[in-house]
Amino acid sequence: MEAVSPAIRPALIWTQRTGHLDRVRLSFGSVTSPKSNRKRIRRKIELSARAEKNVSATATATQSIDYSDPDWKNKYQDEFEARFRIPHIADVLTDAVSYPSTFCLRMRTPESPDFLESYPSDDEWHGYVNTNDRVLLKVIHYSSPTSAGAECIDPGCTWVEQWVHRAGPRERIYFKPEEVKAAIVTCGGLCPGLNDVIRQIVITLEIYGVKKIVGIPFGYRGFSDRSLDEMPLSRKVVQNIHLSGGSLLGVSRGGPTVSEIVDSIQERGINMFFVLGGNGTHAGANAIHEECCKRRLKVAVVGVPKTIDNDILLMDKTFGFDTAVEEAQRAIYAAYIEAHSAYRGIGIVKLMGRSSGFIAMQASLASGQIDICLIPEVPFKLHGPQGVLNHLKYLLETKGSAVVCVAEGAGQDLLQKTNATDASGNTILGDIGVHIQLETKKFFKGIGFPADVKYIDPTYMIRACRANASDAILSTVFGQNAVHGAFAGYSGITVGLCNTHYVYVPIPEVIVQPRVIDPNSRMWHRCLTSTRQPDFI
Ligand SMILES: Nc1ncnc2c1ncn2[C@@H]1O[C@H](COP(=O)(O)OP(=O)(O)OP(=O)(O)O)[C@@H](O)[C@H]1O
Ligand SMILES: O=P(O)(O)OC[C@H]1O[C@](O)(CO)[C@@H](O)[C@@H]1O
Ligand SMILES: [Mg+2]
Repeated sequence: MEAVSPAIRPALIWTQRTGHLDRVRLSFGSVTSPKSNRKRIRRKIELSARAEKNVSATATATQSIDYSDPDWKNKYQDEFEARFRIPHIADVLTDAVSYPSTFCLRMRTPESPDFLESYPSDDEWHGYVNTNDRVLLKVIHYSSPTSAGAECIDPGCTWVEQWVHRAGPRERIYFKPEEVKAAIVTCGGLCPGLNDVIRQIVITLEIYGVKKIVGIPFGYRGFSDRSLDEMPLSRKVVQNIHLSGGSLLGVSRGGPTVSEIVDSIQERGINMFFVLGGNGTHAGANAIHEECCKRRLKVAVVGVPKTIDNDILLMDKTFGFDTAVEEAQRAIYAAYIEAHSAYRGIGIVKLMGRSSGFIAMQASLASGQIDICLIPEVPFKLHGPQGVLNHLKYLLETKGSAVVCVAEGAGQDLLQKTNATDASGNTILGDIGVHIQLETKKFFKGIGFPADVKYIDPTYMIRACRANASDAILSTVFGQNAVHGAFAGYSGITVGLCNTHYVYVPIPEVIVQPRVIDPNSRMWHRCLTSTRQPDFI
């Protein structure tokens, strides 16, 4: 328990806006404040939350919970349950029929007569996931909102259960394999593991008995560019694709409208659609799912979250991230050797992470060679007594060399805004790595203190890598679960890893905004403990 009495402590109220928790500092008379006061506070939270951009309707609804209602916890849990209900094709196509699954754990050869003539229905076959199985999302019971990284729903940090749906093969399926035409697309930037996911989707579809599987080339663009043919896929085609990085299908940003994509899906007769990509791709996938519902099409749209930056809400980890952290070690090591071997050497490494500093933080922790880690979530100054440059001078004086790791989205307030966007509408960031390099050189020259500055940007070398073992496993399981989800009839969902378990979640819940590092979290504190860097503000 905290030593400070809640009666006199300014309470920290956590507003669950978007899956990431935001702190609102409010002075309570006491945590058990009078009803009117609590109402005023609640209203304040609602208003501040609604004023924020990107607040989802569902998240906003959470704000309206009345904590003075003795039943608020049950209501919150019910609301959470409703939010995380996974959409199903039977929601719209009420006459959708289910069949016993053709996926079985006891393997048989595809030519087996009972597979061809009828669907297996052996009661002895177990290993299916019950449709009502759930995974608990949060497992720490914080006893105080001031506990490091605390995620509390109410001022008292009441234990509230938040359940999401367990992924895996269901006993009944909503598609006959011989009637399926499955398509796979990879969008956005490259990421280690894409080929592993493609491969596993194809292999799992074939196990269900699907024969028509195609790849859409170069992201969503492949739906509109008539010069691009869909690529027939089979186990034979994908057998070895995971041995190299990149995407067999190619990737792109931008492309046709949602309505054009759905027209093309209809024309091609696609009824299972696997979409591999980040936030943007998932926003597209959800819009495609909604358009299919509007047109009453029996199409299962299932996402697989691909983001090397690891910035998808609720997910423990997305594939490619581990590989990126591992590969970043080589750049950091080179920067360290250069800096250490030079007279007053400074090594600067820029790593990916446009909104979140997960790669920079984890790579810094893993290497143990970083003196300064800079991430988008934590503002910093370069100049002045508290600035990064002054600390670099101190490091050169005391230990002779220094290594800086900076995430690409860090310190954007220090750079001139370009107002430029890429084909998908993402803001093109200023180059913070180059900026720090130039400012560092200028600073040391200005004070007549020689320093040898070396700058490394390994971005595309990292992104093009083949997945490491841990990402290969993650990609493989995601690929399998995506197929199980589609056959079970879910649509508008994505697969993921939450609290070490594999899950299905409705897409809107994970794309409201990028997942970011909580500067009050234990992990960021651990990173600071490792680098021993001060605040640069
Ligand atoms: N809100 C949206 N609605 C429909 N489609 C979208 C939306 N946002 C992005 N897209 C489409 O999704 C595709 C990928 O988007 P984007 O380039 O932002 O990559 P991403 O999926 O976020 O991956 P990465 O992590 O590599 O940035 C593009 O073809 C883009 O046109
Ligand atoms: O150069 P591209 O392909 O636009 O991609 C750059 C972006 O892609 C990412 O690697 C995510 O895929 C970001 O970290 C980076 O901002
Ligand atoms: Mg994106």
